[in-house]
Amino acid sequence: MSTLAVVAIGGNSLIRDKAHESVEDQYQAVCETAKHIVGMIEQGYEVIITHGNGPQVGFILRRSEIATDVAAMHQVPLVSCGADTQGAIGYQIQQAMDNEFKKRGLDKSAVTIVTQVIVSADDPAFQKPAKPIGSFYSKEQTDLIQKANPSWAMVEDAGRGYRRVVASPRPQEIVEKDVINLLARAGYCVISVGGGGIPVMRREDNSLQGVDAVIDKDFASSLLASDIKADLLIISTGVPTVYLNYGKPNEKALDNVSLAELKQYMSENHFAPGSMLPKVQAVISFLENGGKEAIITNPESLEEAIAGKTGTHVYA
Ligand SMILES: Nc1ncnc2c1ncn2[C@@H]1O[C@H](COP(=O)(O)OP(=O)(O)O)[C@@H](O)[C@H]1O
Ligand SMILES: NC(=O)OP(=O)(O)O
Repeated sequence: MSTLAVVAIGGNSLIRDKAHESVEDQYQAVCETAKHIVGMIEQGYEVIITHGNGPQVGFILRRSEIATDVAAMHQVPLVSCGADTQGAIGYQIQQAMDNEFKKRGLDKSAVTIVTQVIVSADDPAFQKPAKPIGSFYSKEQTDLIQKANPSWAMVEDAGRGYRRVVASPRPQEIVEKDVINLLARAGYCVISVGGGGIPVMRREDNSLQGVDAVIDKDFASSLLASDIKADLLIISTGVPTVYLNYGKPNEKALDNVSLAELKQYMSENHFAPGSMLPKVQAVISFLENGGKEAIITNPESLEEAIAGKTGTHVYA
């Protein structure tokens, strides 16, 4: 029986740097990532791909705000910006995967599922925006932006600059989880839970209603992996491994760690909120809910990581 892996691709990992933020540049990064995921599939893995949207959802929101200012166009609600990213990024991943399958003569196909994720109206995250989205700004730019947009909440993001933050409630239930599981078990490469899923709330009559927020895709990917009893959760991001003392002279890469060790390092504040911390929390949650192994690495290291040669491996 093949191993079922949920591979969560970071939104930032699809944008190499400030000079490569265009849709075409992102497609190149998607194609590069797709090659490595197909490499995993060639080694016998079934893969469900999830993806982030932090930079992309912020770009769409900003474009909409500017269009509202200069052309009196209606603003796109944040929930719709998130839904847009599922289509745009899902399309790129689906096409890149299918092209790569054809190139290698594999009889496989990819399919993207628009995914809604239920959140709670009482989630305290609605009162405390914490999810970084969009571009990175210098301190000087941030001071000017805050003057022009006093309602924006902004934070410093893991030593990379300042970013706008929005509410990020915890995912409670993935509405389309059964169909995702069904298609994955039938051999399709399913792309789902894009941008952490489109945040929705359940009304009293059981109908669904969208809500303005951005769910953390690592938490949503972990929930999906637990729900469908995936064998492996892989978080593919901008670094080959997780580090202790990240960015300091005594930085140390983590290769194999136990769940208990990871929790200890987390309590010692080794992982930055808004970037590495949610990934570590997502891994802990997966392993505490029946998962056996999780890996954090970057796209180019995926094949080496599943062979145990790199990446941070965490075991229950
Ligand atoms: N302890 C740590 N070890 C490794 N990377 C860290 C650590 N703390 C913060 N980071 C930063 O977190 C980034 C991953 O978070 P982020 O870019 O937000 O994720 P995503 O790829 O999901 O968009 C890394 O590229 C790195 O810059
Ligand atoms: N939605 C989300 O978590 O996106 P990133 O992974 O890009 O931050």
